[in-house]
Order: sequence, then structure tokens, then C-alpha cells
Amino acid sequence: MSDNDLNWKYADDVVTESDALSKARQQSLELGIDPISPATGAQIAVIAAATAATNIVEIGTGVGVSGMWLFAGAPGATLTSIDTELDHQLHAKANFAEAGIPTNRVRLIPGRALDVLPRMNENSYDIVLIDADAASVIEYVEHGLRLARPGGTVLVPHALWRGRVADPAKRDDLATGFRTLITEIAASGAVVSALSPAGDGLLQLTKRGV
Ligand SMILES: C[S@@+](CC[C@H](N)C(=O)[O-])C[C@H]1O[C@@H](n2cnc3c(N)ncnc32)[C@H](O)[C@@H]1O
Repeated sequence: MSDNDLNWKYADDVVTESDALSKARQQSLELGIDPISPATGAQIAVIAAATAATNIVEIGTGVGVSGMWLFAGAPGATLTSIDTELDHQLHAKANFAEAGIPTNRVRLIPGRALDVLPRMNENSYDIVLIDADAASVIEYVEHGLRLARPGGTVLVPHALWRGRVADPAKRDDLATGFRTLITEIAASGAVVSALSPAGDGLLQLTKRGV
């Protein structure tokens, strides 16, 4: 194992997930829904706590692993989460309940993100987490930056897309799309950004303006 592989494994292994989170992660994997890694979860919890987030949007509910991590950092927040699959959201609802998250703190919206996002209020959210279909990630980030309040943060897990983004030989649409996004964001004066290697990448963009 390389030093980097050891670091990644250690960063995931050192995270202790609650029983409710471990069960949700197991369920997610069994259903073939890729949850954020434990290290990514811990990192988004820190961001949620550090920003004292009260209003969060998530694109891609899955069975609720990322949502539960956001609540771990910001237990008083309200989460609006969008997913095309009602089944996934029903599992998420049960998992949130198991984690003790009050039902009135979660608004689950079934539907295609690109249909739902244009109807949401701009400059209103502390965090926008983007984890749905990777093919639309650039459009989701554009929406995310519109929805985030000044000083709010857009988070994009899987931004290194299974190691393909860092490998210039990989020229498929998804790897190229993430590469374009990362390059454009790095050059943008509108955000403060960082790309963490946690999991398979966590792109973090904080909207300037405060
Ligand atoms: C990677 S999983 C999300 C995992 C979740 N964030 C977690 O860590 O537990 C992606 C989710 O996006 C949903 N999805 C796929 N395409 C979508 C779209 N166009 N709009 C909204 N949700 C979509 C899938 O149904 C799936 O539940």
C-alpha cells in the first residue's frame, strides 16, 4: 500500500460512526447507492458546525448518510433534500428518525434536481451539498452558488471521481467535467475554494460577499 493509500484508509478508519449511521451506510451499500466516505462525512460535519449552519440543501438524498453527517455537525439545522427516487427517501426518512432527528427538521423533495432547484430561493442557504448524478455537476454548482448565501458553502463530494480526475489519461465525460469544474473554480474570484482528497475528493466553495 502506498503512503497515500495508508493515509486515506487511516482517515476513514479513525472516524467512529453512530450505530444509526453505520446501519444507514450498510443499507446504502447493499442497495448500490454510493454513500459519502466516513472521512468525508466527518469533514462536512466540521463545516456544518463551523458555519453554525441552520439552512442546508442537499442534492442526492440517498438513504441519508450525508444528511446524517450534516446533522451531526449542525443538529439545529433544517435540511431540504432532493432525490428522484422516492424509495431512497423513504429509507432516509426512517434512518433520520432512527438517528433521533426531528421530522420537522427534514424536508424531502422527490424529483429531478434540475426541475426543483430553479424554484428555490437564492442567497438563502448556509450549505448546499451536491451528490446526485455526476453528469450534471456543473449545472448543480451553478445552482448551488445561486442558492448559497454570501459566506455560504457549496460542497461537492466525489470531485476526484474514483481517481479518474487526477489521471490526465482519463478523458471520459465525467472525469473531464470534474476537471473543468475544478479548474474554473480555482480561477474564480467569486469563491474561496479548496479540494480535499478525503474519500474520492471533496470540493469546497465558499461564496464571497460578506
Ligand atoms: C451517490 S447517491 C447520494 C448518496 C448520499 N448523498 C449519501 O451520501 O448518503 C446519489 C443519489 O442521487 C439521486 N439522483 C440521481 N439523479 C438525480 C437527479 N437528476 N436529481 C435528483 N437526484 C438524483 C439517486 O437516486 C441517488 O439517491
